[in-house]
Amino acid sequence: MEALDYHAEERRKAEFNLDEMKIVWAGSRRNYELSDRVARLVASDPVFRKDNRTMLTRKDLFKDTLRKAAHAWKRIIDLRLSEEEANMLRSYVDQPAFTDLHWGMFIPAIKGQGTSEQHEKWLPMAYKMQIIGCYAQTELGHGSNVQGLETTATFDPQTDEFDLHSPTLTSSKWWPGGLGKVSTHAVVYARLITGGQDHGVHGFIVQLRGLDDHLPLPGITVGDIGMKFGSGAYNSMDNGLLRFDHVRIPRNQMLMRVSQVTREGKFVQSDVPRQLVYGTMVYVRQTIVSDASCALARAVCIATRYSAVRRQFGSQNGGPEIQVIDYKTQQSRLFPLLASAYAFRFVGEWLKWLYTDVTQRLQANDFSTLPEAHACTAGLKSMTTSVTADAIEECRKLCGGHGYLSNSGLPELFAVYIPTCTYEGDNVVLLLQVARFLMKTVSQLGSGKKPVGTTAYMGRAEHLMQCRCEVEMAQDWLKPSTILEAFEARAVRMSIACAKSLGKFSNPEDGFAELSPDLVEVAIAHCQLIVVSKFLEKLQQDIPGKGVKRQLEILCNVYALHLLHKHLGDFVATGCITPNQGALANEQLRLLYAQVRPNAIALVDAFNYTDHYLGSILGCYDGNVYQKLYQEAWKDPLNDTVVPDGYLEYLRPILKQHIRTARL
Ligand SMILES: CCCCC/C=C/C(=O)SCCNC(=O)CCNC(=O)[C@H](O)C(C)(C)COP(=O)(O)OP(=O)(O)OC[C@H]1O[C@@H](n2cnc3c(N)ncnc32)[C@H](O)[C@@H]1OP(=O)(O)O
Ligand SMILES: Cc1cc2nc3c(=O)[nH]c(=O)nc-3n(C[C@H](O)[C@H](O)[C@H](O)COP(=O)(O)OP(=O)(O)OC[C@H]3O[C@@H](n4cnc5c(N)ncnc54)[C@H](O)[C@@H]3O)c2cc1C
Repeated sequence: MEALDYHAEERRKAEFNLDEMKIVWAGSRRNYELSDRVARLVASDPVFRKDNRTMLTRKDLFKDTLRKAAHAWKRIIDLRLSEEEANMLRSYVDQPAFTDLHWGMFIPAIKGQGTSEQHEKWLPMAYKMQIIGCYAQTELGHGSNVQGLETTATFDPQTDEFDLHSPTLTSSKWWPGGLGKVSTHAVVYARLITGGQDHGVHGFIVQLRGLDDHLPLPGITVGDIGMKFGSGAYNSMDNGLLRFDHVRIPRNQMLMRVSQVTREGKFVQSDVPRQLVYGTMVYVRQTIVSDASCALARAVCIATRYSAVRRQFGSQNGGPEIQVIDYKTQQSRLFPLLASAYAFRFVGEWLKWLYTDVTQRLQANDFSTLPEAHACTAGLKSMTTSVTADAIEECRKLCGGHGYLSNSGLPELFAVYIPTCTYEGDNVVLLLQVARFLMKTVSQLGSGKKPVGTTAYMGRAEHLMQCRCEVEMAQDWLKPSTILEAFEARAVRMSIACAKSLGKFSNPEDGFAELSPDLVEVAIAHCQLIVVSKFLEKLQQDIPGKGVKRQLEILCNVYALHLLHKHLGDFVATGCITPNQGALANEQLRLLYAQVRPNAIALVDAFNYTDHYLGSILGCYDGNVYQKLYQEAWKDPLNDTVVPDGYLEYLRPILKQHIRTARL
């Protein structure tokens, strides 16, 4: 018997080749096949079940995380999975764990900042997980301001060692994931002191726990920092605290690619820019952009599928009510998020390319594209995570009351996701970095230095400052060059206006601080332009499959025009478009929503998420929502007994008292 599919009719409406769209989403046929195989492997393995984890106590949740990590490692070894497949497997397990930091930060820090001798010594042990590491940078009193870290690493030429010390309470390391209970080692960021001189913050490999008994080594105090936001969620991670009481490590455990300390204690700064000490953060910020598209796609998939099942109002002659997805307000809230998921996917692909390119250049001692890579990773990390965090909450609201149930998957997704707006750099702090980069670019415009890469449009500032948008009818907004020019003109005009305002301050730093809210807006306008332009570039590629390119064009237009509608004030105030052209953009947007509607379910099917990974009754593939919600309710421990525990002690006396007073 064929399985029931409540979305069958919706799926029949699709106007494009779903299999080809799945390949576009995955990036290539190979990626699609790999990820599909690994996702199914995880979904079919009972150890990776996750439907009960919000009910677990912190200790049980943590133990469950250790069990899953150990099982994942066994599967990786037994099946001889490649590094790429292993990463996929860990992400489909979908439970934050110490392994995220070991593979995602500890190893990249050693690779990026270590010398070849250090690679040879540490990486083989780390790859085999004979040692497990974390990234210990943030302190109780210092996170965003890395240069303000207090932990010291003082070189002792007599013993050829560094003495690591936490001089104050605020210097205690605080937050590193995997540190609390698991890591045997850490890359610790500390102020390097030689001969009484402070050389700023550098990375050091430090052993924290014994490899036989897992006990903290002498001089080390280490533990977990406590429960975090939400039930389940990020509480599977042992974010930790760490203090050093004059802990000694050999000199060769300072990561020495960027700077070195000689046997005599001489500090040597190589030609490599000191910012490479921040290189691991650049790497992780780049991965966070792709992850944003995944998290957003998950939330949108749940809200779209549920919106097609849910019906409210409008029943004619006892017929069915209207599917809520047919309400224009539902579409105007949901479809821009669907379009954003695709937009972030493509900008994530591009950012990965940019990162690979800058890494190759760095290896050849070409540091010219580092500022651009920093600005792009910082800005896009900030922009995509802020949008995604808000979007998950919007998707919860799009699912009405049932969205608030834990088994909708949305509360936990939200709780796990929101710290991305803070970790790897607070989003506002990162946008201010982008703004600095933009102001510097504007200040160099007259110098003959041609802006390149994502700021190349500033080289056309003269034209963009005075160009006029030629839109006369709604459909004129479908022209890629019209959209691109409007976004470029808005970004350049906002940048130059801010630069002019900055020029009025005698002290530039005072000006930057005073105008920082405006500068953040400038950075956002620039980042939105990048996303729009990369989506348009994607559409220049050969995209096979019936109707696939057409759907992507529609989504690209939805993405751009919804931003234009949302930030109409910027576009009109800078004179890039007239209020009437703004109204025409909105008119076109409504027409586009109508084109997305029949394809909505297939567009979320293209994400190819298993029900296991989605973890949502509202988003399940077959759409059999009500029966599943009903069955699930009975599994709640409160329903184990008909009369609740506590009835005799607390409820009955009140009820009896009520009867007595009623009799009086
Ligand atoms: C696996 C996933 C799980 C993730 C779990 C979470 C992990 C974490 O959260 S780890 C900790 C992350 N911490 C942060 O992200 C801290 C954020 N703060 C910073 O990155 C920095 O403190 C700063 C960039 C905000 C400021 O650094 P500072 O040294 O004070 O620099 P200036 O603002 O004075 O800039 C000087 C110069 O350097 C350029 N620059 C800054 N960062 C980078 C970089 N990463 N790469 C390249 N260049 C960088 C900056 O643009 C300035 O350039 P110029 O203007 O040309 O001088
Ligand atoms: C779940 C989670 C996991 C983490 N994992 C790790 C880890 O593995 N390793 C690690 O080392 N760290 C980790 N961190 C720490 C994280 O990197 C920091 O919390 C983050 O960098 C933000 O720094 P902060 O906490 O000091 O925020 P603060 O800088 O104190 O931010 C507080 C407020 O001040 C504002 N602010 C700060 N500076 C400025 C400024 N210059 N201009 C304008 N506004 C400003 C911010 O916008 C924010 O609103 C983790 C954090 C979390 C939440």
